[in-house]
Amino acid sequence: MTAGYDNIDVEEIKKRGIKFGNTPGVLNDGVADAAILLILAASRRYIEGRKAIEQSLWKFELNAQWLLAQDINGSTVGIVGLGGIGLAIAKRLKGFNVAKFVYTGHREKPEGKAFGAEFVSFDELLKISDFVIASVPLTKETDQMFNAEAFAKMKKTAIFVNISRGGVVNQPDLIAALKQNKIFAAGLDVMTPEPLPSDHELLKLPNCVVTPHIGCATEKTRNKMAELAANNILKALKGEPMLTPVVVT
Ligand SMILES: O=C(O)C(=O)CO
Repeated sequence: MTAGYDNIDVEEIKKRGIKFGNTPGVLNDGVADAAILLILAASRRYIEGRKAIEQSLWKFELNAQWLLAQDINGSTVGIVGLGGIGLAIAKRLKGFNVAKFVYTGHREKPEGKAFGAEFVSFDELLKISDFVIASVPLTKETDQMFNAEAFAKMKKTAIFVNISRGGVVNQPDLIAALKQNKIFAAGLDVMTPEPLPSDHELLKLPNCVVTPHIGCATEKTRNKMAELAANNILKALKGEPMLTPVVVT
């Protein structure tokens, strides 16, 4: 019952002749909704605002610059990995009047073109995007692709959102970028390690919103994932091809 299977030893599964299916697709909407939560909370400085109220520091009448946020409307959104989840996020953001969508990955995609998103290099995406959204699977290629070098290329006002896997980020580099205000904020549903220790540095950053890997944790989504997993098992037991196979034996 998972879309990403970076935690599964696929080679060993193949060696042992085990049939293995995952549950992609059915979680796209749930995860995209969670991405919107992070995008809004990080760009509107939710953590700082909440803390300010708790600490009686609500002071907007004193300073018109206080808690100024970054706009989604008119922005450029960069999606790293325009799969089903990336596209579902882009579709939602269209309703926020984003000015331009760009994406990067292995190759230009017809669905990207149909959506009106421009295919660019990773470097170009980092340079021009106001929102950088990671929705790539964790592979050898994407491992820690968001590192100090990448954060240095991003705008100082950029918001980084990770809805894929903690491993695509070099976390100490992200923490440094957030502390030094090299980027504006981050929203993370995934991190390293999971579960995150309660005293972790990420939780102390005013410009970082963290959710506990709840991307697909909605009633509808989990039911759809369970149904797909069960149907895969039934198919496999009958000796038929799984609906969403990863390892076919
Ligand atoms: O199924 C997965 O891969 C997830 O991470 C859901 O959030």
